[in-house]
Amino acid sequence: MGIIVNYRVLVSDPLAEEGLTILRDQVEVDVKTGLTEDQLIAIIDQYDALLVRSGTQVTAKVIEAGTHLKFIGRAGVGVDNIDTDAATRQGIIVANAPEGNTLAATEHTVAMMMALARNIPQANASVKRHEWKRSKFTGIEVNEKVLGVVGFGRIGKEVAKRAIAMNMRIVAYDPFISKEKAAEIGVEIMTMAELFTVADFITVHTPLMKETTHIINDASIATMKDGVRIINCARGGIIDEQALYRGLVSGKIGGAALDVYEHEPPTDSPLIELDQVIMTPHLGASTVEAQINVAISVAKQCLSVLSGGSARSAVNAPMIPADQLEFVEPFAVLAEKMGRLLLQLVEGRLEAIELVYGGEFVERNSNTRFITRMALKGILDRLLHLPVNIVNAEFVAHERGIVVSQTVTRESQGFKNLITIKVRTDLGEETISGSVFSKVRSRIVAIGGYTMDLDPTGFLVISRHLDKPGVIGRASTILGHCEVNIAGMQVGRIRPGEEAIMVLNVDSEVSDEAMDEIRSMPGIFSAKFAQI
Ligand SMILES: NC(=O)C1=CN([C@@H]2O[C@H](COP(=O)(O)OP(=O)(O)OC[C@H]3O[C@@H](n4cnc5c(N)ncnc54)[C@H](O)[C@@H]3O)[C@@H](O)[C@H]2O)C=CC1
Ligand SMILES: O=C(O)C(=O)COP(=O)(O)O
Repeated sequence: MGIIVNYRVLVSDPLAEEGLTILRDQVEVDVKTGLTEDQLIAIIDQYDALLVRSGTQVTAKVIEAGTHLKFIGRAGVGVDNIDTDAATRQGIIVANAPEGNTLAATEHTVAMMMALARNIPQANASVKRHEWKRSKFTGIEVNEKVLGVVGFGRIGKEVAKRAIAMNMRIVAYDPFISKEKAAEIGVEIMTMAELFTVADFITVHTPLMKETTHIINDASIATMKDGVRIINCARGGIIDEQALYRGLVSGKIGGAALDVYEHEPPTDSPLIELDQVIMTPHLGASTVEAQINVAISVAKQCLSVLSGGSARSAVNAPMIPADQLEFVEPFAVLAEKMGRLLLQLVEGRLEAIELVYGGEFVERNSNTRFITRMALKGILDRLLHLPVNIVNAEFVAHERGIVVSQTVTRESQGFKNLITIKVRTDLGEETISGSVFSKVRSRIVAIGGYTMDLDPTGFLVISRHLDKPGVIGRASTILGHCEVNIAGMQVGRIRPGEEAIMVLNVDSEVSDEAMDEIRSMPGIFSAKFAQI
């Protein structure tokens, strides 16, 4: 395959060779690991994409310095080391590789649980010190014990399945999982407070966010069973490490197995000194298989974005399920064109943009949010001196105080589908409706309430005038004098003799002078030149 323009990709954490090979086939790749924030800031503007694991802190400062960045890829799940808000603001797609390391993290969690139950790391270290202390390392069986799983997502569920095979009873807490779904694999959903009181082992598998920060703390530990064993192979910060330390020292907590820490590496953590704590250096995803999976996933997504496509696992852009893509795409193209035209028809400061999706959108349950973002892109792209795309379109509108709303309705005025976009400014409003008839035939079917059948491409002259003889002819004559060829004409009126609309498809740009001449004609209320 050939090179995609002259794109350059920076890989700032170790990435499996299989991913690098895919990238090197089409773009220039630099692998530079262990950079400080300042070092990264100094070079990031040379790159179009940045690929990381958990080792690189992609801060707002790094993102702001990355003026050419189009894509930030996370070869793994957690994006808590990436300032996604800053990336969104800048229109940079952030994507992760959510499935590739699920089983690696699952197996590590199960290994940690077994190591905790049987004191394997401590016993191993003892034997290597030439000791033979069998009774000191007597463990417990996991058979018939209760495992509490907090966060029943990809990893939580796989851990549960394996623990069920070891005859454990599984209870789980996850506000976004139904009791029925969990029951299908024999797991009981309960509140987190209940879970803490019944579990012999607790394992956390949530992302780190405000709601999950320090969910294991002094107060929750006090409610747990004496001797409870706690595992964290998700994110440092879900457990309050100070509280964990206190619980371990007091004997309330029987042991802890940690793969992740509030600060990595946890060099200054007092937990290091405790025998009953097992620690691994963030190894959950570190298997040969997982690293190949995640590297290939981000490499492919990176190339897709750089060549103008989308990212399969974007975390800051709406994703269209593959089975809806074919349906949604022509609407997205039409909506962007309608947006572009609308902006050229209105005067004043944008206040509100209203989208109404009529007809088959109701049944198709289609991704209208994606279409809305494309309409916003069409409206805002030319207005602002910054790139607007499906990542930041809503954000940019919101930041500028433009109220965006969208509704889906059955009503579609006889069309199979109908998108209507109304733009309101401080000086007035304009409405355009469009419809997709087939994959290759989309039309603007109304402007400002006047029906038409307009091919939304090329150059247009749109005027509002008094419906009386001679007006259209004189406008055409002015264009003819300027060597502008008229390729198509649409006229519409509500009542004879009153205001009417004329839309001309023309073959070339119309000069400001010619437009001024048309505007000054008697009977013309307004005339605009637009390019879609
Ligand atoms: N140690 C390591 O190397 C690895 C760590 N991870 C971490 O493991 C965690 C889980 O990863 P996945 O299972 O792939 O993610 P996931 O997104 O499939 O699952 C997370 C689950 O947490 C649930 N959740 C969200 N808010 C919650 C709350 N307030 N209380 C309880 N549950 C809540 C979600 O509903 C979801 O089901 C992530 O933090 C990820 O970064 C993942 C892979 C490797
Ligand atoms: O995927 C995740 O969330 C992980 O924590 C894995 O981190 P890593 O890619 O090994 O630095």
